[in-house]
This record gives sequence, structure tokens and C-alpha cells, in this order.
Amino acid sequence: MNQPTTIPDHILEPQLARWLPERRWFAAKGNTISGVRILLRQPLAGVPGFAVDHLLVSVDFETGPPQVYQVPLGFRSHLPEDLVPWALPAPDGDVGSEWFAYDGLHDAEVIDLYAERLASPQGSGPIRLRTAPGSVIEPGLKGRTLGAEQSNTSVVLGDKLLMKIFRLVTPGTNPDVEMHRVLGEAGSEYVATLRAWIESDVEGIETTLAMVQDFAANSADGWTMALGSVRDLLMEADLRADEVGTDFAGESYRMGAAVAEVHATLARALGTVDKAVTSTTVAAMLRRLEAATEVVPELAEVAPAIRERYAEAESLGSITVQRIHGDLHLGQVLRTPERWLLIDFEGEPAKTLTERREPDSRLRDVAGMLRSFDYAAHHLLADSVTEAAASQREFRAREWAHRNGTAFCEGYTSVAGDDPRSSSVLLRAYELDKAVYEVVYEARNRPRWMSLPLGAIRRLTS
Ligand SMILES: Nc1ncnc2c1ncn2[C@@H]1O[C@H](COP(=O)(O)OP(=O)(O)O)[C@@H](O)[C@H]1O
Ligand SMILES: O=P(O)(O)O[C@H]1O[C@H](CO)[C@@H](O[C@H]2O[C@H](CO)[C@@H](O)[C@H](O)[C@H]2O)[C@H](O)[C@H]1O
Repeated sequence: MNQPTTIPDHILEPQLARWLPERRWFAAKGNTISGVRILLRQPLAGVPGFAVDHLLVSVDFETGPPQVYQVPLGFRSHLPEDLVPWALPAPDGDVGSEWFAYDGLHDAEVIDLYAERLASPQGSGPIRLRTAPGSVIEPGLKGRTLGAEQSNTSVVLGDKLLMKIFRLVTPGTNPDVEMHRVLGEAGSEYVATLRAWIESDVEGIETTLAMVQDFAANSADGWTMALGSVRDLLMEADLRADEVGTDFAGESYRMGAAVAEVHATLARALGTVDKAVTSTTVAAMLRRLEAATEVVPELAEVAPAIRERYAEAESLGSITVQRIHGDLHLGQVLRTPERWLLIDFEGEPAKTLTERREPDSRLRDVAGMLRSFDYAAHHLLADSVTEAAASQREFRAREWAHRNGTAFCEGYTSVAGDDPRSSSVLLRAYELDKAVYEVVYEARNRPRWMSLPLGAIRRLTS
């Protein structure tokens, strides 16, 4: 065991227990922490007044299984103002510590250390760097952490590479690395090139901690672009979606084609299989609905109508499944000057690794994107001033979502041959399943937005 030169484990652990639940990437919101144990504490630097330790911590809960989180921590004897928002709370009681601990991924000096390690990997140690064949990581790249804290934390290095540090660590290979490798090796143009990944043993299993891929400079994510279009539309509610300056349908069409290309490449590389729709698909949807209703009681009112839709899907018999993206939405596509790229193949963070790696219908991804068009269209409506204005804006929002969903499906069909809308019963079941997931996601992360998926469930079941 390495002897910490800064805050000892037994003092740091309760500090982490109070700090973790407030992190955007903490996936167990709503669960009460009963204890935090440091599993790995790997020192990366230590000079007077400044130290960096890479931590893996196991978090125990009053109910439910423990989780492992990755926390690169910086320690400073004087904390600069810009790091204050990232600081851990002070230790319990008067322990006389001279150190402030903080999230190291928001400190340029700490990021430099990680960049250095990537460019000159050490041969041994508990944390291992794997470089993709033919990839060389150049030294001296300066890093910046991406503003939006999401499920994980991403750092741009020299505007050339993007290093994503997984926060919730599930023992095993992360599907993001796995899928980027498969698609890259198959020559897909629709994903960023994987350059390296970092592993360690967690619970005796080789586990992905981080991945490094090419950074798509000059790109914009689909969510930001779509919102620009919706904002213009809602400003002038008398104009139709095809009449405003920033009509998005052309982009939605190209996005649909890109998703179909990725699906086709995955099917060629990893195969497809037919399975009964009842055995796992609908059963899993029902289980999820039940669990979600316990978290968000408002779902009880719409649950019978949702079950009816699932029963219709169950009568379909057999469906074709394959590896898919698994958590596709507008925030998971990037528009480069050349094309749409799909990012973040990690799957839904709330699922187990086994569930995320399970083959599923391509329609799950299509449904994810349709839900996202619905989100983009509706989330700006919250502060409509009058009822009349609200209903006109609601009409325009639905029109926008329909126009872009249609264009997406047409683009998809142009590559796949099959139109996803011709499997409307299954598609709707997937849309509902996603909306149920979203209700729980929003309840835990953005309660103000819970009405978005709840409204969609009402529309999809009416
Ligand atoms: N290859 C890339 N090039 C440029 N930006 C990227 C790339 N991959 C991801 N991003 C940006 O980083 C953000 C986080 O990436 P993502 O993989 O979605 O992380 P998370 O798992 O935290 O949701 C995305 O919203 C996107 O804007
Ligand atoms: O962090 P991830 O990208 O893995 O995905 C999670 O967070 C998403 C929100 O950032 C969430 O997506 C939901 O909100 C989006 C708008 O912010 C919307 O476009 C999506 O349709 C909606 O599902 C995603 O579900 C969650 O897994």
C-alpha cells in the first residue's frame, strides 16, 4: 500500500462520501451512501504543496450493490480560486490537515501530467496504457476539460485528441472502446479513430478506465444544432418548420443515413441473430417499467397504457438483433465539416455491462433519436407566456419533431433499404421504453425536465 503524503485514506473516505453525490456523473442519485472505500490510490506526482493521486473508490449504499468510481484527485496546500468549485468538503472534525483535495481533472497542471503519461507510458504498475496499432501519442499536448459534465469527464488534448475518463467503472471492457475498435477496424468513416485506452484490474477483471480518440475539431453536436433550429422556429410561431432559416431536416436525413451505415458495419463485423421478442425485449421493458414506477409514482397512471403497447409488440414473434449504439440521442452525434460521427457507444449508464453488450434491434437506436427530436422540440416550451401562445408553440414543436423524425427515417431507409417506420408497433414500444428510462433519468438529474418524457408517454399511448 502506498503511503499518502497528503490526506490519509481514513480521512479522505468520509470527505468523498459527502462530495460524490453532488457530482453530475454520480450515477446512483437517490441512493444513500453507507461508506466509501479507496480500492486503489496511485500517486502520479508529489512535490511540496502539490500532489496528484489516481483513485478508484468503491461506494457502498444502504440498499443495492456497491459501485466503483474513478476519481483523479489533486491536492494543494493553497487552493487557487478557480479550483474552489471542484474542492472536496473539509474533513469531519478538526484533523489539522494542511491539504485541500479537489477533482484533478479541472486543473491544467494535473491534466499535463496525464498527457505526459500518455505520451511516455510506463511499463508496469496497476494502471496500464494500451496504444492502438499504428498510433503514436505525441508529447507536450496541452489539455482542457470539456465544460459540460456528463456521465464521464472528457479532456481535449492539443485539439487533436479527446481523452474520456470513465467515472462509473464497471469491471470488464467498456463497450465504447470495444465498438470504436470494431468499427475502426472495419473502416467506418462514421466514428472517431480510437488511439489508446487505459486499463486496470478491478475485482480481478481487466477493466477499461479511459479511452483516447481523435478529436473532431470544428464539429458541433446534434443537440446544439437542433436547438438552434427549434429556437428560430419558436421565435416566429407563424412560420412552418420548412420556412425558417435553420430548417434541420437535411441534417436529420444525413444523420439517419450515417446511423444506418454504422448499423450495417456492425452487422457485417459482429453478425445478427433472430430471437423471440418476448424472451428478453418485452420482459426487460416490463421490468424497467415496474422499477421506474417505484422511483417515479406519476408513472403508475400511464403504466397500464404502456403495458398495452408492449403486449402488441410481444405478439410480433421474432425479431433480428445485433450490436447497436444503445443510447443514441442528438448529444451522441457530431457534425464535422464532412459528415455526422456517432460517439459514446457506452450504452445507457443505468444498465449493467452485460445488458449493454446484449444484441438488440436496430430500432432501439432509431427510437432513441426520435425521442431526442421530441426533446429538442419541446424543451424550450416551458416558459410560454399565454395559453394561446403555448398551444401554437406546442403545435409547431410537434411539427418540427415529426418533420425531422421523418427525414431521419428517410435517410436511414436510403441506406438500409427497410423503413424503420414500417415496424411501427416495435418502434413505438422502444420509444416508450426509452421515455420510461428518461423519466427516471430526469427525476434524478434534472427534475424540471421530467414533464418532457411524461408528456411524450401520454402522446405515444393516446
Ligand atoms: N471525437 C470527438 N471529437 C470532438 N468532440 C467529442 C468527441 N467525442 C466526444 N466529444 C464531445 O465530448 C462530449 C462528451 O462525450 P461523450 O462520449 O458523449 O461522453 P459521456 O460518456 O460523458 O456522455 C460530447 O458531448 C461531445 O461534444
Ligand atoms: O450522458 P449520456 O450522453 O450517456 O446520456 C445520458 O444523458 C443524456 C442527457 O445529457 C440523456 O438524454 C436525454 O436528454 C437529451 C437532452 O439533454 C435528449 O436529447 C435525449 O433524447 C434524452 O434521452 C440520456 O438519456 C442519458 O442516458
